[in-house]
Amino acid sequence: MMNNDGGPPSAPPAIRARDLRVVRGGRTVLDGLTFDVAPGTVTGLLGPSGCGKSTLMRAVAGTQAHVTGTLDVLGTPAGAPALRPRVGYVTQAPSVYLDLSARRNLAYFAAVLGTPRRDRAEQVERALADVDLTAHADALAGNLSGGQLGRVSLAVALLGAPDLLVLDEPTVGLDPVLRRDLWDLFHRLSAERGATLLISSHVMDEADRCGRLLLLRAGRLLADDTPGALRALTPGGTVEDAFLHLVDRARVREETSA
Ligand SMILES: Nc1ncnc2c1ncn2[C@@H]1O[C@H](COP(=O)(O)OP(=O)(O)OP(=O)(O)O)[C@@H](O)[C@H]1O
Repeated sequence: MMNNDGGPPSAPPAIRARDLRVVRGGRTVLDGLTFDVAPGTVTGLLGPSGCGKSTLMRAVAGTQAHVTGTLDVLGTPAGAPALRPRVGYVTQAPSVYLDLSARRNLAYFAAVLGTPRRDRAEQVERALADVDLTAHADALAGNLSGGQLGRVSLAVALLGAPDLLVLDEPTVGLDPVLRRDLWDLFHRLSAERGATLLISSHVMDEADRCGRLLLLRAGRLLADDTPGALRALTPGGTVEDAFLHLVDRARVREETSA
């Protein structure tokens, strides 16, 4: 693939969705999504509770059933076994063993991921340092705070230095300092390691921390743009105002086509 300026080949999208649909319990919860996520970017997936953010993330991570249309991840159909070590996925519920320390959890998951034994300790220590948990590495996970537990899950996803990180509301319930530190980490992962991050949130005030935004409402994509372009849509100049404006516009369209 050549750039328009005839430069070097451009990288394929990290995520490529075309007419993506998901049916859950007989209901269409994602309804014909088409978008690309460029490699090495930090993309926010924003929308109200129940709009389909987690479902889209599950589809990208390859754990969602009844997905139709096209969904390619790192150039391969989502869910392909070859993607397993290349995609880190953190769900809203921390999925670590509460009766093991953070360090032992990481060592266990590194083994499950197939990390060669000689590389495991180094990867575990790096992941602990990335999420700033080295000081609590030997405490039982069950004795950690909710925010610390969330960071252990994030550290598990960072093992093996994945190319794509899919993070479902990673900053929910965290204090402002921790939230800022995590966003700094997300940007470091993208800038220094070239990772692509897809991060969901239902709070619009995190929008400006993303390079690009996907706004979702009731299973449909309302916008795929930069925070700046969205803020320019309304006099209020916030992403929240833009979201409300786009919701109203979509409603008018739905009513006139009904
Ligand atoms: N098994 C199911 N059967 C029917 N509907 C379902 C099922 N699971 C989820 N849904 C519906 O799918 C929609 C999307 O759910 P999803 O969890 O993806 O939303 P979300 O945007 O991540 O919400 P939140 O921000 O609250 O986590 C919701 O309306 C939900 O009620």
